[in-house]
Amino acid sequence: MSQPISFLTQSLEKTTLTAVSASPNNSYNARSLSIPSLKPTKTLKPFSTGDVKILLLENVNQTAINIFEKQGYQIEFHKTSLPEDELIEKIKDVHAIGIRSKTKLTKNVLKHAKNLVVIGCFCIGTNQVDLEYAADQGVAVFNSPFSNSRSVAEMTIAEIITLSRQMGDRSIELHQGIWNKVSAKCWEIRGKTLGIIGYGHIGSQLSVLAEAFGMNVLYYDVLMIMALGTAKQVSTLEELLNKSDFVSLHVPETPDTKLMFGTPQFAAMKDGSYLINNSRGSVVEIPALIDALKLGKLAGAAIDVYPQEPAKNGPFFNNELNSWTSELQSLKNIILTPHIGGSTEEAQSAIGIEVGSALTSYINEGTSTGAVNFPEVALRGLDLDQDNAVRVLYIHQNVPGVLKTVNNILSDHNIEKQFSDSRGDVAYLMADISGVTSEDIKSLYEELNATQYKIAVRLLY
Ligand SMILES: NC(=O)C1=CN([C@@H]2O[C@H](COP(=O)(O)OP(=O)(O)OC[C@H]3O[C@@H](n4cnc5c(N)ncnc54)[C@H](O)[C@@H]3O)[C@@H](O)[C@H]2O)C=CC1
Ligand SMILES: O=C(O)CCC(=O)C(=O)O
Repeated sequence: MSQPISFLTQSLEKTTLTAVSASPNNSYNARSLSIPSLKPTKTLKPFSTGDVKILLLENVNQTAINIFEKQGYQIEFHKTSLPEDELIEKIKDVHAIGIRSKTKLTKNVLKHAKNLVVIGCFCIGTNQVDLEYAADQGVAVFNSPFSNSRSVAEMTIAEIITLSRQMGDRSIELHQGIWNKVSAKCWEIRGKTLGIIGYGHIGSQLSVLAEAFGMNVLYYDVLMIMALGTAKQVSTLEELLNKSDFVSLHVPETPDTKLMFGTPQFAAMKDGSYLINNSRGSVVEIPALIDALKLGKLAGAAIDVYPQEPAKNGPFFNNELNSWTSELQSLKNIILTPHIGGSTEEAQSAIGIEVGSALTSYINEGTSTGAVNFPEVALRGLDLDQDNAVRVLYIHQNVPGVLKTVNNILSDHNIEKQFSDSRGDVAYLMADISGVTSEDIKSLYEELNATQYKIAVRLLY
């Protein structure tokens, strides 16, 4: 197990971040996700003692660590994901957790996370988190929707050319001393057709790059999406498969995309075409891919994601992990990469800033703009001269009558501004109230905490 790089030895007393937030210091200059204001606004402070503890797994980028360090948060950092039992022990204690694609935050793990306020997925995909359960527990989840899209699109272009020219095989041969100069079945990509499945951030970026290389682009998506350049949306997956020389998958993991690519889809592809999967390992049925390659139906494939992936770097890509591994490794013209589509310095640095800022803004100000599982709520900051003002963050079940109860509790104070929104069964109220003494804060918290449909309460001042 790797050691924490920064674990401040401040008081580790059990904190009540469900009730309070730690104080952001004045250095908080990262991109603010709150409602912008030209006036300087008040820095919110905690109601009681206790420091924000954040657990960062999977080598989250230094840019995020810098943001959290500036806030004085207690950071525990690990380069890898953790085995489930260790994760459960650690998550019990923390207010925030930062992960990438490997750490599974299931209900079984999250039910132990009694202090958890927020989860940061330092990646695009959020399928590794039980989003609904997290929301029901009042835990907001943030991700980075597009900071690594360009990196994935560029890697896909590289793979299209590498497959088309069989460069992977030539390189392996030459590493073994074998000179094998061939042009048979090696092609330019100019004039070939690329079929993109999922025309979102990555798919559309890939479309632009592919056209710059002289490719024709078709795409299939469950939504009607505006074509970029001269790309054309097709109305069925079958049409895309029938017409494409290269097929590239860029869909999220959902119940609909699970194993969406199997024997019938390979059969519908052109003879001698290529498949690229840089989306999720659950999308393609690998035994069917192996058959299609063995039969010569496909001329090659590139795979970056797998149903089971190792938790850390090392010699773990074997049949114990996925039973067909050695068969896949034995095939010609297949590029196997270890889930590195988004692994560039540029992407990781940008993701660190984006998700780090979103978590900080949620912890310090309650702003949930951009949350993937949660009502999106934000208020402009409190004025600098607003003494005795408190920000109330109240997460509750979305049932009638709650706001009446809460506003009754707040009614002895002036409500300067408030905003409430709901998403599914969960609602979130943010209110700035004034004329609050330090004695009032405790009773306000206790009264709000005792309300029937409360999920979580925090008071910032
Ligand atoms: N290999 C890697 O390192 C990386 C992998 N990814 C994966 O790529 C996926 C896509 O990323 P983005 O383009 O940013 O997502 P996005 O959400 O911007 O786009 C996904 C597109 O897929 C479409 N879609 C959903 N279900 C579909 C279906 N059944 N058939 C056809 N289209 C469908 C959506 O309508 C949407 O337009 C992510 O969810 C993630 O799992 C993302 C980043 C890095
Ligand atoms: O870089 C990572 O750890 C995950 C990349 C990815 O798959 C994503 O962003 O969804």
